[in-house]
Amino acid sequence: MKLTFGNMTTELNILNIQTCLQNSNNDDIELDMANVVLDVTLFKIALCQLSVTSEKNQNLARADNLIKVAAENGARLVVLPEMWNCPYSKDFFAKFAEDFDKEDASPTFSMLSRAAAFHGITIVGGSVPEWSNGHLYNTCCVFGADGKLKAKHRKIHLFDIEIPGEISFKESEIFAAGDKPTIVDTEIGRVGVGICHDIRFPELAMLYGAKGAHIICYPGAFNMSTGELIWELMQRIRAADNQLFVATCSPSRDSSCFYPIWGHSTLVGPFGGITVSSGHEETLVIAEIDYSQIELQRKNLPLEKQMLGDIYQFVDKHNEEQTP
Ligand SMILES: NC(=O)CCC(=O)C(=O)O
Repeated sequence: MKLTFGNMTTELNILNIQTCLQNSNNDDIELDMANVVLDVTLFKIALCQLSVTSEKNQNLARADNLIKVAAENGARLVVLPEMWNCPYSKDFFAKFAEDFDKEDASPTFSMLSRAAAFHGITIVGGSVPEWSNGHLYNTCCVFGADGKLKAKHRKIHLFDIEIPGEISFKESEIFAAGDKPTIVDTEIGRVGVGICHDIRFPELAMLYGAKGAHIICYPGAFNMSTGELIWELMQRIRAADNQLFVATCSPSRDSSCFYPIWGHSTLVGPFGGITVSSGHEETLVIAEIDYSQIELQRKNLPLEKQMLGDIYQFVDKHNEEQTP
């Protein structure tokens, strides 16, 4: 296992999150603005590109250890991959699923919560199969630095693909789809969450951008057929269009399994440039995020002001439905 480092500096900037979020409209999503103080605009993020086995305990131990190494290397935000406690296979999803409402009976939930509190870091907990009310979801839990669950994102766009002779996979045959965007205030800023195939839908990223997200995290497990062509491209365009950071985290590749994974966990900055990206092997990627880059990019190129709402309009359906 190796460590991959992006550019590093050590300066710390202080900013009150309330000033930079004044203009965002969050009626539909419960964000407790009163209690959020963003005390860093410069911090380290860690992307844990884990190798996943068919032994759940082994996967949990590996993740626990990589989170520890990340924290010891100064990471304040740790992101895990899509399906990191369970092989990405229909044969395993139901068997490995846990019910997060029964926290004590959920080893995955307990480990992430304990690790976040112990190290005092924010964890975007990748995704794992979740049982809830008789349905199976592909779910990402976000934990705050106090170890408390801050948000739960259920994959909205299930991955159904059929490329004859290449790949056939239908998540919708086993998972139920989530029905909500997820944007959450954490110690390291406002985070939008999507899971893998969710990245293909620009409207979700636009929604997060419009609601003041600093960063969108996409745990993902792209495949070999589409990964090379589109994975990096989509991360860069989501970041550049919305002028924010995009972080992705994938499991590492096991070429012998039914669904070999593309890998390439990446951090992209608000200019659309890649800060750091991994290969496909197991690795811990550590890089620095500097939110002043968001401000700079928006000042230099004020896309929001240049947008022509009378010619085309972005409709926030979720907000409309929630507004009485
Ligand atoms: N796990 C996924 O959602 C994979 C998405 C993917 O590979 C794609 O091409 O989209």
